[in-house]
Amino acid sequence: MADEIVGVDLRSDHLEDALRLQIIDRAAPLEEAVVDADVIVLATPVQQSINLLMELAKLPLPPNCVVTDVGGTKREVCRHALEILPAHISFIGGHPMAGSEKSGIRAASPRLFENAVYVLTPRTDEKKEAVERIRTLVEATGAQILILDPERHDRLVAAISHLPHVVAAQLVDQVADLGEEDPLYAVLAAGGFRDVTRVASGHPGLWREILLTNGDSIRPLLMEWKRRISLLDQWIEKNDGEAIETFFRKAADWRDALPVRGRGAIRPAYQCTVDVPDEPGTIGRIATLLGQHEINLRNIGILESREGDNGQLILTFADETSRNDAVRLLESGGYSVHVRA
Ligand SMILES: NC(=O)c1ccc[n+]([C@@H]2O[C@H](COP(=O)([O-])OP(=O)(O)OC[C@H]3O[C@@H](n4cnc5c(N)ncnc54)[C@H](O)[C@@H]3O)[C@@H](O)[C@H]2O)c1
Ligand SMILES: O=C(O)C(=O)C[C@]1(C(=O)O)C=C[C@@H](O)C=C1
Repeated sequence: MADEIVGVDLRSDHLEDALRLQIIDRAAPLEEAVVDADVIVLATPVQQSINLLMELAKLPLPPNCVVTDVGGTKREVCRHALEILPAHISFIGGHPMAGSEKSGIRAASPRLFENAVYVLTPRTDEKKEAVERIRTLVEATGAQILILDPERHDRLVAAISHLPHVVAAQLVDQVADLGEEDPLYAVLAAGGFRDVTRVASGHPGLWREILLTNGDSIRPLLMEWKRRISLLDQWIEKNDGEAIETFFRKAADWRDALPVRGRGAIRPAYQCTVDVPDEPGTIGRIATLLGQHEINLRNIGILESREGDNGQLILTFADETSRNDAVRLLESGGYSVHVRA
C-alpha cells in the first residue's frame, strides 16, 4: 500500500538485512528519509524514540506527515512528542501487543501482528485524518486497534507485560545463581522453566528503558507481588493446603479463560490435527489434497512423531470455513482429524 518504504537505522548491517529481506525499498539517513514521508514510524527503544523526536523537530518535515511509534510505554513518548514536535505535525502513539524475545530485523515476521491487539493513544483533539492514516496502516497488518489514553495504557501493560518480564528475569537470575553451585540446575530445566522464562531472553537495553519510563506503574505491582509471595510462603509454612489449592485454581481458571487470539504464524487461531502414518510423503500428500480442493492452508507442522509410531500433523488455516472444509475433506479421505479449540 505504501509507494515507498525508506529505512533508517544506526546499524548498517540491519539496513542491509532489511533490504535483502525486501522489508524496505531503500536506506537513507534520517534527514533524507523524511523529506516526502506521509508516515514516520519510530521503532526503536523508548528513549531512542524520544531522541529521534528531537532530531525530527529540527528537520523540515512535510506539513501533512504523521509520526507514530511502537514503544512499550506511552506516557513519556507522547508527552515529549507534544512538547517537541511542531504543532502542525501529528503524533499518534502506538503499541502492538505482539512481539518476541528476539531482536533485530531478522526476527521480523510478516504476520506477527495478525489478530494482535494494537494500542493507539491519540490525543482527544487529534486531527481525524491523522488517526485514520495510522488506523489504515495498522489494520493492513491484520491487527485489532484499541484506542487508549497513555496513562491507562501504561498502567495496563505494567501488569500484563512489564511485571511478567521482571518476574521471568528474576526467576532466571535466581536459578542462574544456584547453577553456580550445581550444573544440574541447567540440565534439568525442562518445559515448565522454559515456558515461564522465555521472555527473560529479551533485549536488556529495551527492558531497561521500559522499566525507567514506567517505574511508577511497575513499582506498586512489585510491592504487591512481594506481599503475595509472603502470603504463599505463610500458607506453605502452615501446611494450608486449601489456600494453596484455591490459589492455583483461581490462577488456572483465569489463565484458561484468556481469549484465544490467533497471531499469524506464531499462535494461529484455526487449527486441526491429523493422525498420520509416520512415513515419507505424508505432508506432501495432505498439502496436495487440500490444494486440489482450493483450501487455503496457512501452515503445516509435525506435532508429534515417534519412530515406528503414528505421528500427528498440525494444520493451520486462515479462517474457520477453510478449517471446517479441510476437516470434512480429510475425514472423507479416511483420516482421523481433531479440531483444536
Ligand atoms: N520486542 C517486542 O516484543 C516488542 C513488542 C512491542 C513493542 N516493542 C517496542 O518496539 C521498539 C523496538 O523494539 P524491537 O524489539 O523492535 O527492537 P530491535 O532491537 O529489534 O530494533 C530496534 C532497531 O532500532 C535501531 N536503533 C536503535 N536506536 C536507533 C536510533 N537512535 N536511530 C536509528 N536506529 C536506531 C537498532 O539498531 C535496531 O535495528 C521498542 O520501543 C519496544 O518497546 C517491542
Ligand atoms: O511475546 C513476547 O515475547 C513479548 O514479550 C511480547 C510483548 C509482551 O507480550 O509482553 C513484549 C513487549 C511488548 O511491548 C509487547 C509485547
